[in-house]
Amino acid sequence: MVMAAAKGRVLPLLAVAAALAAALLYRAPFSKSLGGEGCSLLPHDHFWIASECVVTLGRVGPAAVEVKGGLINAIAVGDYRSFLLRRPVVDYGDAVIMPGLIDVHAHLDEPGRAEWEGFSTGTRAAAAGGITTLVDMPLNSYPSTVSEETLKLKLDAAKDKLHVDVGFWGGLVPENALNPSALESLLNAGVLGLKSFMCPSGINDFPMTNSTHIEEGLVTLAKYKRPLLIHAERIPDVQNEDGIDGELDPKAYTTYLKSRPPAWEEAAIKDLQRAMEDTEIGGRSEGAHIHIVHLSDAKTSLGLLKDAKQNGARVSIETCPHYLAFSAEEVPDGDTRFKCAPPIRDSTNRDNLWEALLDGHIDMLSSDHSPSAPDLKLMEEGNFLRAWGGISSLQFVLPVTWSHGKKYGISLNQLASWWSERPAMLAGLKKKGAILPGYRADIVVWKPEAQFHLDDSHPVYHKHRNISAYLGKQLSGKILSTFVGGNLVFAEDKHAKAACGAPILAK
Ligand SMILES: NC(=O)NC(NC(N)=O)C(=O)[O-]
Ligand SMILES: [Zn+2]
Ligand SMILES: [Zn+2]
Repeated sequence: MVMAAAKGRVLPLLAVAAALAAALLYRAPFSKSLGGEGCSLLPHDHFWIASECVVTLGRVGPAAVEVKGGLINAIAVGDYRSFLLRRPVVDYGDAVIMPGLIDVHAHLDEPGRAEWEGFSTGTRAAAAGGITTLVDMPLNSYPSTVSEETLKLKLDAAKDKLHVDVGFWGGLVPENALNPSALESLLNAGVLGLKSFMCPSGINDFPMTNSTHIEEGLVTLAKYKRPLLIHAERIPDVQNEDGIDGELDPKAYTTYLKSRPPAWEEAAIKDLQRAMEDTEIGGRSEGAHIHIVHLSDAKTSLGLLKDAKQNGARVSIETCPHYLAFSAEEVPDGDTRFKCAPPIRDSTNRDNLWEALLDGHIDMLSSDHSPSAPDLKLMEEGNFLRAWGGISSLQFVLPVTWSHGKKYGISLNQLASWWSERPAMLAGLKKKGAILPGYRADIVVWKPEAQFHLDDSHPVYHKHRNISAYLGKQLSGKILSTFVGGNLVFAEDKHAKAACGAPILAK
């Protein structure tokens, strides 16, 4: 028997059972069956994948991973070649085999704004980018996911469209924040946690919360041990000289920067002081967890969060590839593809974000993929103050993180921690985020040194390619194969026919 492999060398079934001793074997306790017809580009539900560079068990090196019934069944580390002689294997040579990425912050905008993105396009882009699980934000779809009923609408809209696994955050908004039974019904319906904004979200049916809403919401979340994700920007009560003067040119990026200074992030985090203390041992919402999304200010805001962590608050921090890849100095005036909130700041700030990530003060990465219909980006007019804020990046986050992280000396283990292990912990995904026996076989195979130019001919699966700030960039890190639950969902620039990703609901 020979395996019809998508990529990489195919080993024939021959020879002796050899060298078992050279490979250490870890076995899983159970297995589960695969999805249906057309779910995988590989016609097997029991196979091995192997390479010289597998990120597993806290190390990087030669290993083979046995996938059976959608799960990782066993891992053979060491000299896998002789061990695998009798087994069907896709040998990826020197490519990296890593846990699939878990993107805890993506806006898929369906139902209601499918012209912005959508479950089908968004999850195809995710699969092409090595993301095997994403968690959808409760806003930008219509209606927003703020109740059991609106979560049901999400699930209906997602049916048969998911190419990767998708969980859902619910919204903490003034309407439900002070009403524990409303929050409990949303949490009982299966959202993985809640998300709130401390400034206007730009979406009418997703109003901002104040610190009282947040403190009260956390008490309910504590019972469920699920996190509250917070967009931490707040318009300070008194705008200082950083505030924007009406005469400034709206096409200049510096104008946008001045309109949303680091003081907004600082003001929000100061406002969260009591909420953060409440999460400490013995606090009013002990067991709850505050997660600060898309941190941009690597100075005072980061300092305040570090202090809170040190004092025992249950707080985690995410930043996004665009804050690590770009700097304000290089954003062209009028190029609203780069508009996001909080803004991309200067290059010193970018370096400080990298340092905080490398030192472990920033815990993880997410895309904050937040597209819109292209006309809302006002690309011709180039008005930074009026354009929709949000970066389109879902498909590119792994090569972007790698291409820019290389000069800061990042390791594959760090990548796996920021993009898989820590996000899995945040979202409460117990058997995801690592290549370990018994875990769901969610895996990305990629070539770190393979360079590509993101030009017009490069396949992009986002709904709208032209609004992405990464177009035209040279990147390294090409995704070869993406497995979700043992299904080969993407390989050689092709997707599996059927969309067999699973919706994830908390129990
Ligand atoms: N309504 C949004 O999608 N907002 C998003 N916009 C950004 N980040 O520019 C966000 O996550 O805050
Ligand atoms: Zn946000
Ligand atoms: Zn967002």
